[in-house]
Amino acid sequence: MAANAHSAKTASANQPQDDLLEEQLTRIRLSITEGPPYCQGTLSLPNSDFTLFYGKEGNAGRLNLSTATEAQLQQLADACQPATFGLNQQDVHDETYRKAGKLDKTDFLLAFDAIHAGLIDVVGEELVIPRYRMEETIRAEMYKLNVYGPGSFFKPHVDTPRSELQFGSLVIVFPTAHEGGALALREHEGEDENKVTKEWTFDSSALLANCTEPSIAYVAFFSDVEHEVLPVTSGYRVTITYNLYWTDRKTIPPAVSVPKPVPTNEDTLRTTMRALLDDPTFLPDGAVLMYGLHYKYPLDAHESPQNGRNALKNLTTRLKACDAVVLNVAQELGLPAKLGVLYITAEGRWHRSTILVLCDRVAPLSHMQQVEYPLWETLKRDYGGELLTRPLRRFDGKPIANVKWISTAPRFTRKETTFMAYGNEKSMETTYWEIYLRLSVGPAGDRGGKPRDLPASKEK
Ligand SMILES: O=C(O)CCC(=O)C(=O)O
Ligand SMILES: [Fe+2]
Repeated sequence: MAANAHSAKTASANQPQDDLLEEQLTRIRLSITEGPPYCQGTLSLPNSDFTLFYGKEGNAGRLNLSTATEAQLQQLADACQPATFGLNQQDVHDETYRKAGKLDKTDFLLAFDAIHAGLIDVVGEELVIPRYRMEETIRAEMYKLNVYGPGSFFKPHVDTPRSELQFGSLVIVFPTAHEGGALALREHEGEDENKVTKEWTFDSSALLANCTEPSIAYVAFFSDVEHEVLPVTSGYRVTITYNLYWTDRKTIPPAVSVPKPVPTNEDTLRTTMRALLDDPTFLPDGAVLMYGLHYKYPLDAHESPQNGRNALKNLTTRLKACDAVVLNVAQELGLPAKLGVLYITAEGRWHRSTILVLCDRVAPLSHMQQVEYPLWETLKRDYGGELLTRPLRRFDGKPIANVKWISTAPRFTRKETTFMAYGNEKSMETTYWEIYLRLSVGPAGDRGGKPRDLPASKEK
């Protein structure tokens, strides 16, 4: 593995220790429970909640979304504009990628309200946002009404984050007669021949067909998860989408302290980590443990150095699900923890040597006019970069962190993924990055202390 290349020479002599360490790191990895990145369900509502007013001034319509006839839905579809999506920072209308109608929120008024219906609280709990994050309440912002008529679909994409505070999307599907139009959610892990895809389906028409009372179906998912609306084969699938944000902490009154439940997955990881930290054979000299966050997080690439650093620090209060669990457990066990943006650069002839640099903020590389070679020097000098691997020729004499990877070490052959090109909106000002949690583990007997071979300056 690239990250361990510099220790390859001694690999055979240390085989038993290497095997033990690999087994110990696997134990941590397996204790991190990655739940599904979404939640779904149905909610029955009073008849009056289904009333929708829509249209432009002087040409408005009204219907009830639980009893609407096909002719009424056709009228609603006709009042829509073609839905666009974001591609390489442009708003694009391309019916081979997205075929659907949309109404902006200035052009409709709906009686149903996700917040008053209690749906936002349910979503907060069901998406397994750990208990200690719930003090930060969720803000739901209605985004658009969409009509997917016969033959409509939206190919795989990842929603464009509207700000660093956005973490998810909520889709409400109304009980208008339709078939098809299921939402597929996918997570891809590994690359090339090792790629594994997990898939989940939110089949709103099947869910609604099972309801005896007039109901809506809902799905909420972390917005960095790839999703696709499969073709609607008949009828009209009418939806409202919401963007889900963390509210800015400063606006929240101090939380009343009440005992909160502890999820089992957090207990499992805590027990595993505590046992390993007590075990003198586990990293006897200490080390830096790197955990690649399971989810992606939007960060603005054009911040000033101070704001950029703060953005990364503030992100620690907004981690999703298992990522928050790992940070929380590390902090409880007294391990210094911080987030960094990982850059994988290459140098040497044929780019044979991979250099991993952990920066304290996003480096807006794609916007730089000129990047000084080698890139790792720029990252180190201007973006708080910490070298995690040794450059081939130049080396300033300081030791390099003894780095172990809880998640698989990153490789250079990263292909462009869907999230970089396709979004649901054109804006790419705030976009997703590879973020790692850097945990510092001190030597046996002093786990909160400094690993033996680390320069003091890194352990602040
Ligand atoms: O309608 C859905 O289920 C999802 C729509 C969607 O992905 C979007 O509007 O970005
Ligand atoms: Fe989407």
